[in-house]
Amino acid sequence: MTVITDASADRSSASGPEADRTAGLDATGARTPEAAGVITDARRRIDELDDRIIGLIQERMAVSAVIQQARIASGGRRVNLSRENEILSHYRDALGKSGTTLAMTLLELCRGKI
Ligand SMILES: C=C(O[C@@H]1C=C(C(=O)O)C=C[C@H]1O)C(=O)O
Repeated sequence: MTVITDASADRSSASGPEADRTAGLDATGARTPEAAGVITDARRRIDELDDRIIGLIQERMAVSAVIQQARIASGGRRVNLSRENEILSHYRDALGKSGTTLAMTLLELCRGKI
């Protein structure tokens, strides 16, 4: 493993890209070229995953809108809390407490604030 060393890494008052460069850091925060390569590749995969997640959220919003419009057109209400509780439980069971928070954000994106 190649370790990037530079005495200037100890200058704690320096900041910014030039300071990072002289400290042997790049945009990944890695201290070695090997680690920088691993991080850059993994970040590319994360960017692709995020694009897919965003696309799925947009698809979810469109499907949810179909349901809401059909219910409202039939004389019903936009929101159905028992269904939302099922969804919150599903996310909590899969992802834990933060899953509930995520599901609440998804529901808000899909049906607005209540
Ligand atoms: C989509 C529906 O309507 C609303 C939106 C929901 C959602 O986006 O998951 C869930 C419940 C409702 O408040 C539904 O009843 O299934």
